[in-house]
Amino acid sequence: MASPQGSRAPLEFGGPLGAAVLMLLLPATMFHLLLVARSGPARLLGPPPYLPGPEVLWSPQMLLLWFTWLGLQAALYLLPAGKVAEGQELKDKSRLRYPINGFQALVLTALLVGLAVSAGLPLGELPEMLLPLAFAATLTAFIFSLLLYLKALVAPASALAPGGNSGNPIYDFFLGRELNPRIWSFDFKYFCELRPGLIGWVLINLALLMQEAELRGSPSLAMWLVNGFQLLYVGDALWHEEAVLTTMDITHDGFGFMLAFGDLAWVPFTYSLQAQFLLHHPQPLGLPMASVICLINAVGYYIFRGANSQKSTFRKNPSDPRVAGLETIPTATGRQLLVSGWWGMVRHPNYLGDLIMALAWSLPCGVSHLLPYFYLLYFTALLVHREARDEQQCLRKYGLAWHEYCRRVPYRILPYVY
Ligand SMILES: NC(=O)C1=CN([C@@H]2O[C@H](COP(=O)(O)OP(=O)(O)OC[C@H]3O[C@@H](n4cnc5c(N)ncnc54)[C@H](OP(=O)(O)O)[C@@H]3O)[C@@H](O)[C@H]2O)C=CC1
Ligand SMILES: CC(C)CCC[C@@H](C)[C@H]1CC=C2C3=C(CC[C@@]21C)[C@@]1(C)CC[C@H](O)C[C@@H]1CC3
Repeated sequence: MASPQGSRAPLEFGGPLGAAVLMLLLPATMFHLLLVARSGPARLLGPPPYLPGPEVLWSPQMLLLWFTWLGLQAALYLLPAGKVAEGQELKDKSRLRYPINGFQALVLTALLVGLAVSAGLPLGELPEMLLPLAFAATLTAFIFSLLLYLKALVAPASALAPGGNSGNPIYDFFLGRELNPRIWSFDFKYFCELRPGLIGWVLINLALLMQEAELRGSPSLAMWLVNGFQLLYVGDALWHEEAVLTTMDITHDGFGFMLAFGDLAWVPFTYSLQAQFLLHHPQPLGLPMASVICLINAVGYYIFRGANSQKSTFRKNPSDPRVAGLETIPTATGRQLLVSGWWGMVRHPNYLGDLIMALAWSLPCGVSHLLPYFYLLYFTALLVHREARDEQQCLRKYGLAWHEYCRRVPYRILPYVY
């Protein structure tokens, strides 16, 4: 099968074998984390307390609940609220249009959940349903990826992603063949990237907080911090929803199992790990330590938001007074690269800020267990790998100018270290 570019893109993620291993390892890790978070010893590297049978994982009611959630988020996505933005230029020179109403979806979901809880919805019982819900999400991701793979068979070559079209079915199923699979104007990848998983994550966190309040009279300070920090992160992502249109997930990667599972299952059920841990392993946290942790999160957020906003302001309008004074390197494409400000400090200042926040999300869980630090470890690996992938793409795009940028800004994520 010919690659859409005429030549085959280099294989990533360890090729077909790596893809096959990841397809088994990722769901297994997610279920392992869900099981150990509620176990007494909560050992990240120990065996799970038990192996759940089909009667624990499979529940038609939970499948129905999961589809209701997806349906609600799809309905909110389709609401004609907010503006419509154009994506990056595609190979055929066209641009797709995307609704920018993610923040409205978050607020409306909060209102609906608030109403439902005041009408008696037992949200605090959600933590007991995480295993069958995660199973429903995983099953959905597998079936959905299969349908996307089949859909790509009839898609025109111009609709295919640069990677994910190697001709190996396992690899292509994992990476995803079609760049922007859509039915009419409904864009599946864009919808999944920001809505059901991210909003689901903060809803699970809230349910864990409510159950802690039921169990112990009130939520702990540690639980408040984890909920607050992660709500800020999700709210920020949805407030700046348009920025996702320039990420490699939207502009470069196809929509296959990696993103379908990542968006629908991995994000809500593993990113809520710290709150899951805290429900079953309450941690004492005094005000002085809580203040230090808040400061760490604030520093991380300041760097993350500062770097992301500086780049997007510059990309939208380089003569904007907020960025006009920054030093730049011209490239053969006509675009420029920032070489001072946040992007002159390291080549991925936004990753640095994100990692500092990840540390702040784990610290409220104390230092007695490694488990709540799983996100920090996984995220470091994800961002180091993502940085290397982005580097390759920038090298292809900008050639010599990128070499010059790397010479001027030698560190990738952490100044003087990496
Ligand atoms: N929580 C999570 O699980 C995840 C969070 N994230 C976060 O999402 C955000 C987006 O990340 P990501 O999509 O990886 O990429 P980035 O936002 O870092 O974008 C990389 C792109 O920025 C442009 N760029 C790079 N250097 C410069 C420069 N010096 N001047 C101007 N433009 C430059 C290039 O594109 P071009 O030149 O074409 O504009 C490059 O391809 C980050 O904050 C990241 O931390 C990401 C992944 C997972
Ligand atoms: C588990 C797999 C190996 C990889 C799955 C990756 C996905 C979980 C992530 C890929 C890129 C993501 C982005 C975000 C969430 C995680 C995924 C979907 C954000 C939406 C998080 C909030 C930021 O402000 C923007 C991010 C864009 C990329």
